[in-house]
Amino acid sequence: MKTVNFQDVVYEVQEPRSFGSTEKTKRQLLKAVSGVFRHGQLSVIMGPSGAGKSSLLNALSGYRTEGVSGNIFFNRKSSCYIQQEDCHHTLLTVEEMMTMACRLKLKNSEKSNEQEIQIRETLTSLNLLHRSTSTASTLSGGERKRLSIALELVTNPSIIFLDEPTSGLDEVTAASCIRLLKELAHQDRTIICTIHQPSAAMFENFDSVYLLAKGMCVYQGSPKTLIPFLQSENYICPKYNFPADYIIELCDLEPETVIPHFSNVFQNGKQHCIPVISNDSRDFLLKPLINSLYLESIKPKEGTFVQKVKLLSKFFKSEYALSSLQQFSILFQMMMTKIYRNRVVLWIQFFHHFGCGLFIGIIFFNSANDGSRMFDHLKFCMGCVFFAVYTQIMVPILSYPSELRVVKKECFNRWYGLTPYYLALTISRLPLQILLNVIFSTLVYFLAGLPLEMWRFIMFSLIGNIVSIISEGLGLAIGATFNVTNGCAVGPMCMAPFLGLAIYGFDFAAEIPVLMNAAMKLSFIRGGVVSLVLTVFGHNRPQLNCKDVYCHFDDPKVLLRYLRIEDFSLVTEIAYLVAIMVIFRTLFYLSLRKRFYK
Ligand SMILES: Nc1ncnc2c1ncn2[C@@H]1O[C@H](COP(=O)(O)OP(=O)(O)OP(=O)(O)O)[C@@H](O)[C@H]1O
Repeated sequence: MKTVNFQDVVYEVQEPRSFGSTEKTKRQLLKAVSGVFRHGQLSVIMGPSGAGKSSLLNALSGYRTEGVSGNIFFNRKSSCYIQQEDCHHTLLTVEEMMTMACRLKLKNSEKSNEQEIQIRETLTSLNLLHRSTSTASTLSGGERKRLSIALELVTNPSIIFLDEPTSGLDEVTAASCIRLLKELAHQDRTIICTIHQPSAAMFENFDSVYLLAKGMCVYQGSPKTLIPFLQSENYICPKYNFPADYIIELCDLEPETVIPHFSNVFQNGKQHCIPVISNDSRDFLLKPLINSLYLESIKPKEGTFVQKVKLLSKFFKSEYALSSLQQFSILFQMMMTKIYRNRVVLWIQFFHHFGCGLFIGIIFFNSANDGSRMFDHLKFCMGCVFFAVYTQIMVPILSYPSELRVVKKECFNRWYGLTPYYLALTISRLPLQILLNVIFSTLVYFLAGLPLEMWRFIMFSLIGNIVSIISEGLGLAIGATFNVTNGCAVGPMCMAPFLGLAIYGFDFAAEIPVLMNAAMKLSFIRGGVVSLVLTVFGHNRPQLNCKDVYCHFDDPKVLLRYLRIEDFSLVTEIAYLVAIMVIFRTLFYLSLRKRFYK
């Protein structure tokens, strides 16, 4: 099924009735359109801005499924979707990205000679070989577009959807991009693209044109038959006017009459224009396009045995070329390479942890054994926890939304599944995070003069790491749900209650009501502070020094009693922190799922 057939496709969205209103109205972006995009042809979906071109492409490719109804027939497994925006891993070179695409999308995942030859051939045919050692961030707009095509071509897909492939390109580069697509289409592929307004040079290169206006099909057929068709409808395209512009202008100027009339002529896409050569003059024929009996026959009726088997096979058959473990291994390597390559960020993170560790360590220098500075001990524990929280939460909120676009594209085009990606992301970030936290913990622990006991230091670092992983999980969940602008507001908003509950009532712990105590349990920051205080002052910590006549808190147990945590178990507190970590990480995963599969 290399041809894309679609019948009565409706795409409906719900919109608020007015700004801020909770009442919703339905709006049809596609109004039961039908059509066919044939294999071996370069087809273009055209129309004025807001006509529904991207909506149709999204609905056909499966990129949007919510609100889409109707029949769409093609082999989705051999298709790919290239978005308007060219999102690439900016820290990998062209060759590395091609290798990664080959390893993930082709069955023999080891980099063999054959793969190398294939990569070179694809890059040569797309005129990218001379840029193979450049990173995506240094490519021009046209090169980035060609890279997007090259990355999908490694599996030789028979159907390629492209949204506005020429947007942002100058006229010469755009025309060469269309010529390239035509060449690819003629190599036994179906290529469907949307273009807002093609130039005359581009228009000639399309094999088939599908014109949309207000979500309806107003023309379908060869570009050559557009003028004769308009003539037959008594619309004479002026001699120096470009016919595609002319019909778009007509739809714009007389939308109430022209759009329903043309849509009616083409039965909203069930008919198409084909050229007929007669007596040396070109003419056209309007022919029905879709054999509805054929469509009926290939669509299993609901509830039939065939449909049930098809549904069942979905659960057992992997959509991907590699197993989840192989996908994980390739993604993990790629993520580690990216972390290692991001030298500037590595140095910033190192100086941040080293600098803050030194700073906090100097502030509390040699104070850990002073029995008269009870509040300083508490502030020290809070400072260490707040450092871990704030360091980790904002980075993913700011950086993750841009990565998400690349991942969404790759997941949609079946490079890998969400679960291997999620695991690779989670695990690849750990080594650096742990190393940086250990640097910070070492500095503050020893500069503050805490007891030289191995287990106490390990617990101190462990709690810092757990709090840091929890905060990162929360940051990732926010980054995966909101864009940067909203995330920057949501992040601090989420933190404020956790922070408030963390510092509340340490000086009047005995009077805190039970309900408030329960609410405070929800704050992982408080959990972190309590665990750290238990680590520092609990577990038979020897008596602190007292330079004054009397120090009320020179016995560490007194401090624990004063804070009402003398009966708390460190193991239970850590178990509780781990549970919160799992909750945030699960929220992150669910947010990714919702984003990718909506
Ligand atoms: N999720 C949505 N909710 C509400 N309206 C939407 C949504 N997506 C698209 N629209 C609206 O549907 C109409 C068609 O949008 P679409 O992006 O398909 O148009 P287009 O023909 O590709 O336009 P352009 O050439 O300007 O990109 C527009 O009016 C757009 O505002």
